[in-house]
Amino acid sequence: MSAETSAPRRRVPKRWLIGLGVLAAVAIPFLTPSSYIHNVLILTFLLGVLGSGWNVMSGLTGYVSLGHSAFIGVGAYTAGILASQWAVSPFLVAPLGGIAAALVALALSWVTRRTRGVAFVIVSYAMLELLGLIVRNWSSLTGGSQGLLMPLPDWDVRFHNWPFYYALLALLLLSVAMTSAIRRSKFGLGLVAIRDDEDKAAGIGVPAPIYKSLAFMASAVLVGVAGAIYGYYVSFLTVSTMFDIVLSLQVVLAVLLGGRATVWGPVLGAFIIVPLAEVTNTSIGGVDAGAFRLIMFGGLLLLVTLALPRGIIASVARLLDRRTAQAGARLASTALPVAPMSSRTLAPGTDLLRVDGVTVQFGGVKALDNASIVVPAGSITALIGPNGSGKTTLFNVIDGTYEPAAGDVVLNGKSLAKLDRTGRAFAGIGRTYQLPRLFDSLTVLENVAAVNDRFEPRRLVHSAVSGAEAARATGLLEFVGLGEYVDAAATDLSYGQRKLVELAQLLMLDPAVILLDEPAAGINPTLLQRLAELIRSLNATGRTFVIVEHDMQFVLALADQTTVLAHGKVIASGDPATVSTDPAVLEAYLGDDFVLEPTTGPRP
Ligand SMILES: Nc1ncnc2c1ncn2[C@@H]1O[C@H](COP(=O)(O)OP(=O)(O)OP(=O)(O)O)[C@@H](O)[C@H]1O
Repeated sequence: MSAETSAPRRRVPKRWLIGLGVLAAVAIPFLTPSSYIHNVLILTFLLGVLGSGWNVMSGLTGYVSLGHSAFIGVGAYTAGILASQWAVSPFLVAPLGGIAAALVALALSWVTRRTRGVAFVIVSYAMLELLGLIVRNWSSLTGGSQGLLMPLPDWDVRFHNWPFYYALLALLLLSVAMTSAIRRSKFGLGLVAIRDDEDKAAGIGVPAPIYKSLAFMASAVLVGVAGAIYGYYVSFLTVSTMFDIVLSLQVVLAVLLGGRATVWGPVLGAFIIVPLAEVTNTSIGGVDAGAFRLIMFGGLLLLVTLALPRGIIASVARLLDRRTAQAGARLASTALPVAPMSSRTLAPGTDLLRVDGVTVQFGGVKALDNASIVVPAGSITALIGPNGSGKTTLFNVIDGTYEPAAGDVVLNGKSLAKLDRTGRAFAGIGRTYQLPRLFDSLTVLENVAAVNDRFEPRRLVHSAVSGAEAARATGLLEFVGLGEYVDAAATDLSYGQRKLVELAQLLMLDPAVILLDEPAAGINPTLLQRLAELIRSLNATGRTFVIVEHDMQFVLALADQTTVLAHGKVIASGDPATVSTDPAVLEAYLGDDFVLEPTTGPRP
């Protein structure tokens, strides 16, 4: 997300460059009468619009589409059919082509709501084929394999192809403006979070199904309008030209070359790929021309993937980016700032979270076997047990990652059974992971600002990191000792620092219950001490914790109560001192020689 963020000093030449480029594009029809150049530019603008659309779905959101040219076909056929039935100019009905494409994209997002990775690539290609098949077979409406004739242009011949040229240029600028607006918005921040780690994003209040539907529609709407105009331009619609897999592949190459997830990458890529295709079209003839072009584009794709995996724009931006990484810097202050108050605290002692008789089975393994725990409001509960005893599985049941075969999770008197992960995050469940999961394309501040404590549509158009939210995220990072790192890339942090960012994310979410999965694992003694202080000071403001941990001295010194799991069953529950001398617990987990050290830190 930060790849294109440039210092204000560099913005001026960039704006000048863009202004000059736009001016040149507007002036070209007046400067050169060559219709060949106009036609090449029309195709370039079309690929630019298609690339910008693809970039929203595949670059920003991470859902790689191999069927994006289908939206060209949907737009073209919608406009073609409506224009001939209503006897109007295809320009007039072109927006309806955009709406039709957006509706197809909405259907795609619904069909693929549980489909990711390679499976999504295949489904997107299947969509292209399926739509082509429908158009080919619905001949009464589409002309089928005979094709569909568009009305002839009704303007003066002196204007050549200019209306197509300017309409597609305007759409290209609109596409760039839309991508730029999305990238700078809270919505765009959520899309990048989904791309980096969709499950984690769901757990911090990014409702992926809604975001994905909106992103898919945004990625198709202008492509559909461009398809309508392109269809009018070529004047005769056939399935093979309008639902063209080669165009779908070209757009992938163009965006990868220019810069995936950047605003101008698709435009730059289009300005490289279309002229290149034209040059090879005109200079290479004979029966092997097609094979040669295929080898050339395939080779280029390989070269881009190996040499410029980020694409030209992101690679150049990285070279120019003089910000020094802050990796290795020491933790900020040792004095602990005042812990932020929670808005969700309940009267201490009330049963805040209850897990009732939960069973989870993986094949022959019962990861949880009728397990129950009760977590009072304002308490710190230690959840301990041997490796494989079901602790993480219990967290996964509480946060909605796993659906249990039996049992229920009740928060504040209400069952969470019907809520998905995002619903549970909004209801008040927040968790960290054994291996911290951050959004690696985002900065530290963006990682915290990506959190939503509720869903509000108007928030989507807010700036990604701004106002009170940005101030709060910064304050929370200061609270966990990472105030110096707000602009650092998440990838530049150490393992322990990543854990602290996850804690800041949780505080941003402000859940009723904070589930920490092995917070002490792999972190140094100073950080461990700091973590214990953070947990204590947050607990003092009324926050409730459940902590899974193998460092017994650390967790039992913090805990008010302890639950012990073995083979998925709860074998003991009670205060740490009693549980740590329970013979069943000593035998199953702690060992006969275990001695609980007296608490050293001050209890609140
Ligand atoms: N997705 C899964 N598929 C199959 N088996 C699983 C899955 N998740 C957990 N298990 C199994 O369930 C059991 C409990 O695993 P879980 O990760 O909950 O244990 P744990 O107590 O958190 O262990 P550790 O202390 O090592 O983290 C283990 O036997 C594990 O192999």
